[in-house]
Amino acid sequence: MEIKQAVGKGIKLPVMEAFYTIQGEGTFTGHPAYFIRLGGCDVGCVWCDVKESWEAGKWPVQSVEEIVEGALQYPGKLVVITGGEPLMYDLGPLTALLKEKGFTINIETSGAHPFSGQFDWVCFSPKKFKEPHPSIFEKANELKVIVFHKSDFAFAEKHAAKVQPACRKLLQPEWSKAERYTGEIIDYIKKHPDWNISLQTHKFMDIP
Ligand SMILES: C[S@@+](CC[C@H](N)C(=O)[O-])C[C@H]1O[C@@H](n2cnc3c(N)ncnc32)[C@H](O)[C@@H]1O
Ligand SMILES: Nc1nc2[nH]cc(C(=O)O)c2c(=O)[nH]1
Ligand code: SF4
Ligand SMILES: [Mg+2]
Repeated sequence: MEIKQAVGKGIKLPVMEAFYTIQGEGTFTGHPAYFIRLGGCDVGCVWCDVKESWEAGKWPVQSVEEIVEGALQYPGKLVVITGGEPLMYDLGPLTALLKEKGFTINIETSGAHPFSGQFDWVCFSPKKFKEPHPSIFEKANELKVIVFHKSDFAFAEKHAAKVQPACRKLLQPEWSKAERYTGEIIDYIKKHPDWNISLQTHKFMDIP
């Protein structure tokens, strides 16, 4: 089968990098996890910390079997699929094989493309730069809004109104604006205790 067709079916995927580290953000902060970073993103966040991921064609295409083989090299049983924007691809085949091998599977997504795959935990981080696809709202277990501007508090509430009641609500300072906004985030959460803070702890630890 031609590579393009295989990628279209999610049997092969462009992989920018894959690494075993500690989940630095969100509800699973502190858990060891194997990260699979798929190449390609069309959302275009001005503050994205992995802009080199955006161009899908730059990255080698691997079969889902090869990708899962990488995950099997480590003792951890948690896999995080990220990118780039992983939902640009059909994640059905990759997640089915990971499940067959006994992994817990989390995803980091902007929700800008139709939902696919089977996940144990969905981190939905909506962006002003591209509207979420409606399929994400019932799937999100965690809403993680990046605070880069004061308008992001209202943006966070707008999306919180659309997710399921049990969805966890997190505010995470944009890395370069953390000094500017962390104090405001703390004040906001103390006044609105249904929100929690998420920090990019891997950057403090200087790990991938
Ligand atoms: C690089 S993105 C990849 C997954 C997906 N495209 C997304 O945006 O959710 C992984 C996580 O990092 C967050 N992120 C990206 N750049 C950031 C930055 N400069 N400061 C804080 N969080 C950032 C995103 O919002 C997302 O939650
Ligand atoms: N340690 C670590 N934790 C993370 N959580 C989400 C990340 C991502 O880029 O998706 C990430 C990452 O790149 N590294
Ligand atoms: S959606 Fe994610 S990968 Fe894409 S530009 Fe935004 S933060 Fe970066
Ligand atoms: Mg990251």
